[in-house]
Amino acid sequence: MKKLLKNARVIDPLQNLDSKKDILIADGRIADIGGNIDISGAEIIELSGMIVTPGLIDMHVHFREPGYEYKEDIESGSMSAAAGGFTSVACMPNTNPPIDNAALVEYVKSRAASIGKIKLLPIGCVSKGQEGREIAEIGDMASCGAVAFSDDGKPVSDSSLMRKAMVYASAFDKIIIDHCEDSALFEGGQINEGYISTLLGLSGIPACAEEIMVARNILIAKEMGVAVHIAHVSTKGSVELVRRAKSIGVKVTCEATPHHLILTEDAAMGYNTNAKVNPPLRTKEDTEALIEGLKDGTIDAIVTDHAPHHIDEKDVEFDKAAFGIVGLETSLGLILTHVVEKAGVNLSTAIYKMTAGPAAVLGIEGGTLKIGSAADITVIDPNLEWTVDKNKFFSKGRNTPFDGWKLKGKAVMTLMDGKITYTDETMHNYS
Ligand SMILES: NC(=O)N[C@@H](CC(=O)O)C(=O)O
Ligand SMILES: [Zn+2]
Ligand SMILES: [Zn+2]
Repeated sequence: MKKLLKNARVIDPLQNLDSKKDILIADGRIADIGGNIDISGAEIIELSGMIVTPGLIDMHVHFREPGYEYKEDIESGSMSAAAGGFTSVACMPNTNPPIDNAALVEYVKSRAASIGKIKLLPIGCVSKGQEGREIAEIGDMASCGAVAFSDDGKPVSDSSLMRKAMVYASAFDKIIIDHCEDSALFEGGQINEGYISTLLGLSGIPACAEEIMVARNILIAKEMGVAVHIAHVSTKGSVELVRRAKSIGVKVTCEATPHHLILTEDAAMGYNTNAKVNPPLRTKEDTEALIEGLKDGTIDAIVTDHAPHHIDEKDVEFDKAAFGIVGLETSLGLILTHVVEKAGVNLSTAIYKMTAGPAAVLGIEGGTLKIGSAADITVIDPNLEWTVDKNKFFSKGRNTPFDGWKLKGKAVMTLMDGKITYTDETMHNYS
């Protein structure tokens, strides 16, 4: 059955498009896009007042399957993603066992395919068992569909292993994504090292714990002429390092999360474990530098680093609580309200960082509504005012510091390959 999306404001940064258009979907693909498409026999979805964008892509999530299904599984994660407007997510391999071989890559892919709500792009481990000693079977995993490699949750501390992995992955046109953290400087840290950590008597994580590893990765990428991607940048210094490296042609890319763009270390006041995340929330100077990095192109992608945990892992003393924030169902609303409206990032730029930006970093298809592309589409109601209610999440995780926040703008319909994977209650006419 053909579908005709009528009268939406269509934003497709890759085509430099921002105007009222109709979109015709046939056989799961974009069949036509134009001023006023008239065709008989298509299901018409009237979208006046709505924004239509390419399906959102999140290149950094944790779905916890296999091994930690009590935190999240591929089904609950997929539903959460679709509800947040996402059509593709790249899943980190810090599961149990870690995704360090082709069979496990196949497993998560087939689980997601059987659920059919999301395109799951598996990220394989850099090192066997994420132990940081021996390089994992990167080639095998790449040929089975791993889109990138990372030991996320942990850094790749051994610089020689990192250098080998970056060069090896480049032979398959794949990148290494590094969680940048100097283990000795991080040691026992709980929140950003600064005023609040002193006030709360919590062990601090200095900015240089991140920046040293960002610099190291840039130096390796430069020397070997290969690419590297920096996960969740949180400091002004990291943004500056990446900006300078890009300006001299180093193949470095990076990403930032809504929580690092919007919140500061103050969120941990009152020992709020829902604001405990790694890397930690930093200072106003850092959030401003991250916003600047989005505006000037230093930051390539907005990611959630969706990191669900069980209530029992958060409802404990601060230093015993797990690091992580769930993000799939709040990301778009937070970005529209606080990064576009408040901080003045251009809407099309923000959409780019959530679609074509990450697609370019990973070298995958998607992130555009060009004719012939898969009909992965997000419908946004830019005027819908709503309140974050963690108890309504599709995710099993409730660990958000944004509960109760009032936001404006929300994904109200998500389509993957032309099939509706999510409809908001405000769009009950469609299913
Ligand atoms: N970000 C986090 O605080 N936690 C992540 C790990 C990670 O992204 O490093 C997790 O897996 O829980
Ligand atoms: Zn990480
Ligand atoms: Zn992560």
